[in-house]
Amino acid sequence: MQRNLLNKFYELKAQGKKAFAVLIDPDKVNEDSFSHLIDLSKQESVDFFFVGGSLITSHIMEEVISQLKKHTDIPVLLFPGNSLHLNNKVDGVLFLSLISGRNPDYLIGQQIISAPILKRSGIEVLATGYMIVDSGQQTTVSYISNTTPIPHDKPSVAACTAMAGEMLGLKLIYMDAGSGAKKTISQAMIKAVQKSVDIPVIVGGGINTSQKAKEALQAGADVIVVGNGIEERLSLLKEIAETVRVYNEVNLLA
Ligand SMILES: CC(C)=CCC/C(C)=C/CC/C(C)=C/CC/C(C)=C/COP(=O)(O)OP(=O)(O)O
Ligand SMILES: O=P(O)(O)OC[C@@H](O)CO
Ligand SMILES: [Mg+2]
Repeated sequence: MQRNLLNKFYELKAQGKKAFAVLIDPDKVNEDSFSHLIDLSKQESVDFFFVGGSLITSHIMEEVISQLKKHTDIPVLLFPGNSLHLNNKVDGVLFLSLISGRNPDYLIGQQIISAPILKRSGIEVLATGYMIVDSGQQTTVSYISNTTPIPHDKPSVAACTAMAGEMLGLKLIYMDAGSGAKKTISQAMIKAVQKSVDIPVIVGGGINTSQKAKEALQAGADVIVVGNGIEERLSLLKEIAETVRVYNEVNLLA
């Protein structure tokens, strides 16, 4: 079983380095500025591309992945909404189990359907405990998955959920307020999760300013994910990359 990408997450964490993942939703790709996004991501040394969506309606997913692979060495991880989104051109798959919910299809059903396909493909599989956190409004992911998110003000529920995921052998925790969330995950909740598990913690949903990125990093996120904000304003990519870089420089000196 391959562990190249998982090792990258673990090595960064061991070195105390925070990472930045750019989420690319194939349905929202602006074809005119996509090559600029690729150039900027290279220039700013983005750590990962996550590609996916709760629903994918466009036909360009394959092309998006090919372009990312052709023009960069940045690892491309599939962030699948369901088993139909599997693609064998990616470097790895976030093999999500939706542990904040109680919908068996997203806890284990989609994974059973995908397992033989992934086994044949040889693509790296990263077992990920996926936790959706309430952001005040229903998000696409909570609607589509038909699950109740963890209440925003219940850090201990999030911490226990993450602990259970780690004890079950999951290798990453992904806390998500949902794409475009108006309210990001609270620092108290990120802290509680980070303190409760040793595995890397990915945080996303609604991070659309440098300040929000910094708050997530300070609270203990190992990787921050930004999608919507960059779709709306490409220059945010540079700003977030700079925030992560500065955070790492200051932290490594301390
Ligand atoms: C193991 C495999 C193959 C699939 C796992 C399937 C599971 C458990 C999915 C979890 C639930 C889910 C629907 C996740 C999708 C998360 C995602 C890629 C979100 C990106 O944002 P969108 O929800 O598309 O937001 P927009 O409304 O902004 O497009
Ligand atoms: O699009 P945004 O709000 O940045 O969220 C990123 C990702 O965590 C969504 O699943
Ligand atoms: Mg989407």
